[in-house]
Amino acid sequence: MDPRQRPYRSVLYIPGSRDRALDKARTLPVDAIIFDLEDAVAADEKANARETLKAALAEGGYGERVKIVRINGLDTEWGRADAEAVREMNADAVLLPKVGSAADVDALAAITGDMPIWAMMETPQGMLNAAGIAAHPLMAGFVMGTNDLAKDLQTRFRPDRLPLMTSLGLCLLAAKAEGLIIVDGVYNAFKDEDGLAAECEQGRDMGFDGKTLIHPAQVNITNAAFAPSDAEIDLARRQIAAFEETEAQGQGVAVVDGKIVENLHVVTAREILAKAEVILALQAG
Ligand SMILES: CC(C)(COP(=O)(O)OP(=O)(O)OC[C@H]1O[C@@H](n2cnc3c(N)ncnc32)[C@H](O)[C@@H]1OP(=O)(O)O)[C@@H](O)C(=O)NCCC(=O)NCCSC(=O)C[C@H](O)C(=O)O
Ligand SMILES: [Mg+2]
Repeated sequence: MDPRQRPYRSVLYIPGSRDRALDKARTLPVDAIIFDLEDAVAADEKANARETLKAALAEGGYGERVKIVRINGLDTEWGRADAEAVREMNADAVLLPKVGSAADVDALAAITGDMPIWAMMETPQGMLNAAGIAAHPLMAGFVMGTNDLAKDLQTRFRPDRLPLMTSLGLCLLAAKAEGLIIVDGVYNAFKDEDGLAAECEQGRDMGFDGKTLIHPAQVNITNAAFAPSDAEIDLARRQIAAFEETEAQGQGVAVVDGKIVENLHVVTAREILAKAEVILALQAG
């Protein structure tokens, strides 16, 4: 599948040390998995987690799900060994936490070679250097680390996420300018379905490709929020049809539901239909 066409609606973190969760993920309808060696793994479990994860990935069974391994930072005692191990794992990409600048990405690439790299965007320095990080030739995607960000910015939690808006916006601009995938941060209250749905809706409106998750109970809500809705698909079809008809008459602007439709709207409409088709194909297995 063309990597740009692939959906990233739901991106589930799995602690690399948890056998049951590693197994369960093989059956969950997620688009991508972040196999975590960093924050979800206790310090005295780090070395075991690396081996457990290596074995799980070698065993396989994750199907079409994108497999991303989050290593510990290269400034920690585990980072270098993680990065060397990832090279040998059956993974699609490596995720570097707390990226501050493009130089951090260079340091990882010196170990992992040409493996695609994703960046955790979760520090004030990372926000200020987002454009340079996004432009790195091996950079494939951004993951918002809203917990670390809130910690460093000393913000309070608000349902409208106003204190994080500048950071989210900077990362979205940088990612979109370079054509990267960008997924939103986690929603910590994993039993609060309404809160999750509202945050998904906000992230989708802002232009995120999907959201990172911490628990299987969050998957269906997120998949639904980041997939084109039936109403969006219907509108896209009508916009394309109306525009083609208008074009055939030598005009450049159609009107659908009282709103103008120009060539640029048709581009979006086609993207919506293409995304819906890819999701259907994935669901069909
Ligand atoms: C939050 C949890 C600790 C809850 O775990 P648990 O009490 O086991 O939940 P349940 O009993 O409800 O689990 C039901 C079954 O689901 C499986 N499970 C649970 N979580 C996952 C998962 N993430 N992936 C796959 N499967 C999962 C359980 O094994 C049960 O299965 P079974 O027994 O077969 O029925 C736990 O959910 C958890 O550890 N979640 C991940 C936490 C995590 O990864 N944190 C780090 C990432 S978030 C982060 O770092 C953000 C970022 O850096 C930032 O700064 O913001
Ligand atoms: Mg973090």
